[in-house]
Amino acid sequence: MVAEVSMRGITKRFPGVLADDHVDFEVEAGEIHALMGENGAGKSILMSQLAGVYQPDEGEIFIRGERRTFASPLDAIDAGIGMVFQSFKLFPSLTIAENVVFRSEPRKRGLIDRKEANRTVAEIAERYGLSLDPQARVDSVPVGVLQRVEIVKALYREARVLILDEPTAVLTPQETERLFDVLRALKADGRTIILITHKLGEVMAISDRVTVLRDGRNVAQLVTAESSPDEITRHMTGRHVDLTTPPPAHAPGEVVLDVRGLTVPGSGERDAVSDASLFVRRNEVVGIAGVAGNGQVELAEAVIGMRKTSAGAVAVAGRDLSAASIAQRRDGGIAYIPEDRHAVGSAGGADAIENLALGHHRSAPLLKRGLLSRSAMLDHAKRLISRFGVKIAGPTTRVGTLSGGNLQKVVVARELDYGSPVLIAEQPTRGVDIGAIESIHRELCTYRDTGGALLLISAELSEIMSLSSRIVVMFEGRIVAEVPQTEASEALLGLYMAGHEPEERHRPGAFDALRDAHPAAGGPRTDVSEKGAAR
Ligand SMILES: Nc1ncnc2c1ncn2[C@@H]1O[C@H](COP(=O)(O)OP(=O)(O)OP(=O)(O)O)[C@@H](O)[C@H]1O
Repeated sequence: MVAEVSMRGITKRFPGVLADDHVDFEVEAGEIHALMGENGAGKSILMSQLAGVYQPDEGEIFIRGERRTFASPLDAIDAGIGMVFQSFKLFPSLTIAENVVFRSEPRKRGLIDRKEANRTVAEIAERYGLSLDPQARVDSVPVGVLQRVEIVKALYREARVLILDEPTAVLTPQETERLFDVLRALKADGRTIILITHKLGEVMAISDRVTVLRDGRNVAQLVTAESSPDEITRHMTGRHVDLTTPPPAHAPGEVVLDVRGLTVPGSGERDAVSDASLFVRRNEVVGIAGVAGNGQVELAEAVIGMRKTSAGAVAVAGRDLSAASIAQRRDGGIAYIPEDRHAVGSAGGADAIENLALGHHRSAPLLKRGLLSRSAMLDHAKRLISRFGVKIAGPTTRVGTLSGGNLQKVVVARELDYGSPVLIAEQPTRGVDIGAIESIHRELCTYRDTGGALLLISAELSEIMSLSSRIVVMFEGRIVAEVPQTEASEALLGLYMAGHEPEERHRPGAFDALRDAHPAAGGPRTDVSEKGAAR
């Protein structure tokens, strides 16, 4: 049988980086094929060559036995290859249907036939269970729908092979289930799916075969049903990975982060966050669980000062930061790993030295006699790159060229290294490989055990449950339940996340006695906005 896709001897180099090193990669028609590997292993670049975004330096591509060269994505689309990237390429002010048919619009007497466009898009969506409204504007729909738009766009252009680059990284568990139903329907229709993902559970659940890349080379091709998560992990990392986290080394101490009655106005009538109160103590991890879009991100952004609040107070170690600027809050002891590592977390055009120095640049050792020391910055960058295993050509490499997971490591490394008493971490392991999840979890536990107070927000319930001693659940902008780790299960949290009434002992505020028993050590509250922040 002729393979649907056959890539042979593919080699792609960037300055200082061998992204793909003579890779052979084969996919059969009608299969769901998972492409796995550590951050920077060369997965996205390999698929970008199949999709015509990059051209190989060496090697050949065959589609159904025929040798093809793709000078651009249009050539790949002509050959039936469609790719859905990690960041979507849509026009926000156009409707879904207008985006889908862009540049291949159906026409009637020379004019764009909108009715036909809407009809065709609705029909494709319907056939594969991709629920969407063709006439909705793209800027009005959530991210899960945007992904469906990209899939419909590829199908409209008659893609026989659909490449999805970490499609579930931005989806809720429910949306992931729906996406998988769509993928199964596409497979039943004879289409071929290539799935880049870091999630082993998903690979085991949906793929027929797995190819593993390591350091730019194809190191394993496996039949999923005959393999195991452990075997795949060993091919990826060369070792056994243990995701169990050590229990806290110390009992929690005094309250460090104290949030009371925080209310954040929303864009519509409802507040994005309504009257939220929580606290995190020294040596403690508190998790926030919730379906995406229920106020978790807004709460975190309000605590760090990125969002305006209409009521409530934020204090760190007894100092009121409610009126403080972002910089004052950072200096006042809050470090922050943002969900959006591209727009908020890093400066893509700057190198790793500068990105890792951000925020460290106002004090020694990077600041010497009022001047930034380039050699201290370099040492600092080298130390963090090595400690966190960031795969990067060198400290002077611009971080905009890093693979997704490696950029995440840069942000996590910088924020953890401040040694701030409070760390707010949003999706700290999103897009990072399994070995890096293990090391980031270890680092977070070390932070906790060396006196840190960690507020963790994650779409991965398993991550929340393994790290947090208490879990706060948000629904429609409110904190609706508080569950101790010992009583948490995915089923129970799932119910509370869907708005079910909590049991009496899980009502919000059920743990307030702990807050009162361990008041902040900072003594009477001082207002940092008037006095200026001092470390
Ligand atoms: N435009 C570019 N310029 C320079 N180097 C690049 C560029 N694009 C990618 N690279 C490098 O090529 C290597 C492979 O990157 P690729 O994006 O394929 O990794 P990946 O396996 O998809 O990783 P992740 O799981 O983190 O997304 C990385 O070391 C990356 O830094």
